[in-house]
Amino acid sequence: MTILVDSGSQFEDKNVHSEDTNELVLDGGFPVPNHASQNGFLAPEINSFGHSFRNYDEESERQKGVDEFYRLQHINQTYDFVNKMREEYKKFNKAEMSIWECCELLNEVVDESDPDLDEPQIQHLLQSAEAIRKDYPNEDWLHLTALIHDLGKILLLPKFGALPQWAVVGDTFPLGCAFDESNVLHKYFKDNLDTKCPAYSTKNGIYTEGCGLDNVTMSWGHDDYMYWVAKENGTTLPPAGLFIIRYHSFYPLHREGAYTHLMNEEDRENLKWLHVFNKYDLYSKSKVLIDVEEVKPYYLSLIEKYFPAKLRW
Ligand SMILES: O[C@H]1[C@H](O)[C@@H](O)[C@H](O)[C@@H](O)[C@H]1O
Ligand SMILES: [Fe+2]
Ligand SMILES: [Fe+2]
Repeated sequence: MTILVDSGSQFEDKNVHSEDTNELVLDGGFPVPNHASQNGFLAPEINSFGHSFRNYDEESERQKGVDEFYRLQHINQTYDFVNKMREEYKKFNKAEMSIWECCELLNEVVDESDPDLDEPQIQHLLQSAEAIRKDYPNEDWLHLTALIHDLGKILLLPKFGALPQWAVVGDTFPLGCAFDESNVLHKYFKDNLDTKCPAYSTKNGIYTEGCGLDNVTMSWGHDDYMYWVAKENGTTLPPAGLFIIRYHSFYPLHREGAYTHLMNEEDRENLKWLHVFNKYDLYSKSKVLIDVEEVKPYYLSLIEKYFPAKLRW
């Protein structure tokens, strides 16, 4: 699958000169996709429900649920709430299991915040990993990052606290500073208690310009949780992989360019990979399902390379 979207992005197709090799082409030191498999896949313009991707204004039954999801998320995600969640989940006392066992658990999970997908999440993991693998065959860490980026959604399951959907999925945003207008369904922040706190209501809030995203408290959910799990268990994934896991739902930043004043140099480097990743995360969502057993051996070999056999969750 070759995904050609977002013109204006620096990772555009025009930079690719290699037609029949399996090599990555370096453009200014940054790898651009391998289009050897001229399958010519263009990012679809519509999702499997017949709407454009990430359309939060659609008048449909499904969108009503998504709207209600964001109403609850925007009211309930507060600075205090996130700190409580971090404290609880950094105990890593819920389970011991391998990455693959966790992938299988995601078979049980459906994400109510997502207007583009209603397949079991394991399909989404494999669809995005297989799509990125095709275009970046040599970046095995990126394939594995795609496979695990949404594993944190297990927080929805009873064993992991049965958190409500608003505390697990959906786009993420910083707490402790003003909610940027580019957040989807921004209107629902008006009932968030943090808006009553003057210290949290300015552009920088409790942060300083360029402080680095590492120092920013993001809304709680599957991204931050999985980042901490990977780190705690000593993954050898490169920093860009961890960055992707942690910020892939931060659409206000990576799609809208908001909150960039909080980034530091390292964030800006890592963001390039997040831009690459995002296309596959979003546009690979489809009704064409992947044969799990067929691709399993490849992913097991990557898991073995970058993670211990059992992790604490
Ligand atoms: O609805 C989706 C879904 O929950 C994704 O997993 C998350 O990464 C996106 O940001 C969100 O918009
Ligand atoms: Fe996600
Ligand atoms: Fe995803």
